[in-house]
This record gives sequence, C-alpha cells and structure tokens, in this order.
Amino acid sequence: MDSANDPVCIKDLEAIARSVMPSGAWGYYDSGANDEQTKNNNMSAFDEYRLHPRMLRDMSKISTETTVLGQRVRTPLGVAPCALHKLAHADGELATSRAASSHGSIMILSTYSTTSLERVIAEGDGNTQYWMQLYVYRERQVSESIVRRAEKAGFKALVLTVDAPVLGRRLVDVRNKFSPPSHLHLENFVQANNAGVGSETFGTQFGANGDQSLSWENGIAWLQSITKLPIIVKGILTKEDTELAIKHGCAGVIVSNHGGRQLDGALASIDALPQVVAAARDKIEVYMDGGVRRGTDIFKALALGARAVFVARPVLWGLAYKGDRGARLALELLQKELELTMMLAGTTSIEQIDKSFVYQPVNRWVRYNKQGELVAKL
Ligand SMILES: Cc1cc2nc3c(=O)[nH]c(=O)nc-3n(C[C@H](O)[C@H](O)[C@H](O)COP(=O)(O)O)c2cc1C
Ligand SMILES: CCCCC(=O)C(=O)O
Repeated sequence: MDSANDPVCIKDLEAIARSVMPSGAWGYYDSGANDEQTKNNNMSAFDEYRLHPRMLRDMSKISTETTVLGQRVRTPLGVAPCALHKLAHADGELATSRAASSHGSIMILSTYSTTSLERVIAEGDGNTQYWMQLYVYRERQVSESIVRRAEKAGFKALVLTVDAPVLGRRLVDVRNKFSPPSHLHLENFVQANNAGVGSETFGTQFGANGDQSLSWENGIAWLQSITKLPIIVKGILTKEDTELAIKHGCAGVIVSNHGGRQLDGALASIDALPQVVAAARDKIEVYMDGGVRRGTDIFKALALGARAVFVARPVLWGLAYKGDRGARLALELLQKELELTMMLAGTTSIEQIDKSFVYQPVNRWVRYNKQGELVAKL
C-alpha cells in the first residue's frame, strides 16, 4: 500500500479524519462536555511542562520496553477504551486489535464495543495485553457475565470506569441529535435484547441501566467477590481517591477525565498526575490518558510517574483514515516520537525517565480541604 502520503504526525491525522468522517460520527468522537475547557486543557497543559535534556550519554541503543502489572510490554503506550469503533471503519475493534497487537502493548476494550470481546481478543497475536473496561449495571448479573466472559477469553485486568455515573453533556451531540447508525450493535450484549445501538437507546441505555449508586464500598468489594483479575480504576484525579483505591485493594488507577467528556472544568490529566503518583507511593501502578498527541507528551507523563500512557482519539482517527493500517500508523507515529524524544533528552530506557527531566509549573492553583488546610498545589 502506498504510504508516501501518510500523515506525518497525529495533528495531520486528525485533520484527515475530520475531513473523511460523517459530521455526526466526527462530533461524537471529538466532543467534550459543555465548553470543552477540560478537553482542550488536556492538550494545552502539556505545553506548560518543559523538558530538561541531558547530553553525551551514548544514545546508540535505546529501548522502550517496560512492565505493566508485572508483564513485559514493548512500550508503555496503549489504547484507551472507546465505544463504537465501527463508526470510524467497518472493521471496527478487530482492526484496532490487529493494530494494537502489532504495536505490542495494551488494548483496553470498551464495554460499548461494536464487536464482541471474544472476537476482539482472538484477533491478537499474544504480543499484547487486553484489559476489559466495565461499566457496572444495576442488574449486576449483566456486568458479572461480562466479567466471566472476559476472564474466559484471556483478558488480564478489569478497568472500572468511575467518572461516569451519568454521561457528560456533549453539546455537539445534542445539537446534531446524534445517534449511531442502527446497523451497529453493542455486541457484548447480544443476549440482552440488543436490537442495535441506534435511536434513543444509546445515551438513554447508559442512564437507564448504569448503577448510579455505585460506591467504593458496594462496587469494588463486589467486583473482588466475583473475580481474581486485577482491578484498575479509571477516572481518578485526586490524591484522596488514590488513597481509597489503595485501601480498597485496587491494582492501579488511570488518571483521566474521560477526554474532557464528563465534568467540564475538571483539571487536565497531566496536572493531576503528580499528586496521584505521590499518593500511590509505589503501592499501586498509576497510568494516565487525556490529550496525548506527541511523543514529548508521553515522555512528560512517564517522567511525572505514569507507568503507562493511553490514547483514545488518535487511534480512532487512524481507524477512520485507513482501518487497521491507520490505527497502527497512529500508534507508530507516537512510538517513533517517543523514541526520538528519549534520544534527544538523553535517556536510553523507560526506567531512566524520571522527574529530573521536566520543569513543572507550580503554584498556579491551590486546593484546601474542608478544614481549610492546604492539601495540594499545582
Ligand atoms: C469516542 C470516545 C468514546 C469513549 N468511550 C469510552 C468508554 O466506552 N469507556 C471509557 O472508560 N472511556 C471512554 N472514553 C474515554 C477514553 O477512554 C479516554 O479516557 C479519553 O478519551 C482519553 O483522551 P484522548 O481522547 O485525548 O486520548 C471515550 C472517549 C472517546 C473520545
Ligand atoms: C454511552 C456510551 C458511553 C461511552 C463513553 O464513555 C463516551 O462516549 O465517552
């Protein structure tokens, strides 16, 4: 296939995806909640951090290998869970799975995938870890059956998304009256009266079936009672919740604001990362997603203590561009930029990337607890 005219960076890929996707589908992928402050800030916040490169350190051989949950991965760059990959390309999650497996890291599959979890993992070649993202339903047996199937199919962890007791209000979707085409199916729910994603079922299905009473006590303990898989909590932005994740026996947290699609005005993921890493005290692994568009962004997140970094929209843009080849391109563009950054900054391994390589902005914002004591500075 001719690759001479492929986009050369994620921003170029985004522009192509915008031009080839139908406006409703583009709007659903792109949108953040309300004024999109948090969506935009996820990206702009990275620019506030400056790199502090070191020279003359023998860059002839570098490696991005690392371990996640004790397992070796080629690189700490993975795919974040996103609903509805078939909106981007007919091959949907199967294409993403092929791309992720040749990339050799982690793919987190959304509960709201348009391909069944068994088929998605079967498309991998053993190079990649698959983690299953969960939303918990009031009818707990629906969630339990997904957990059982994920265990059986070989998923290595469960990712419980906790920042969406209700969906954020994405004005673009409201204005577009967006609903996914009716030929798409939420294939993880085939048994459960899944007539298609279309019409009002999508957003309202979420609200009607999700368990809004979910809490640390009734949610994590329940999951632990039905599975031995490690539980990773996705959507953490504070040290308080990190401490609770440790207390409740979680294996890790993903620092995330859901790509700015939930609480608009919430802080950028990269700004939240340092306090979460400090609170984690190496007891649990800390990952992040949100606004990663450059290898330098990945480097900054790793330097601030993320064990792995995930991307969502860039992969969807790749899919929209050229199916599995496009999704692979998105991951490889970022991977190559990470390698370049490592060499120019003077690091040959992921282990070497620590906070001495970044200048962090400080004292812009402060946060107090109820007693008026200073608990965090950003
Ligand atoms: C179109 C779309 C669908 C998403 N669907 C899910 C989902 O089903 N479950 C989930 O936990 N997060 C979902 N997310 C959030 C992503 O996992 C991730 O937190 C966020 O988008 C990362 O930011 P980025 O898009 O800037 O890389 C979705 C994000 C997008 C853009
Ligand atoms: C109704 C599906 C929710 C998917 C999601 O998490 C998102 O669109 O951000």
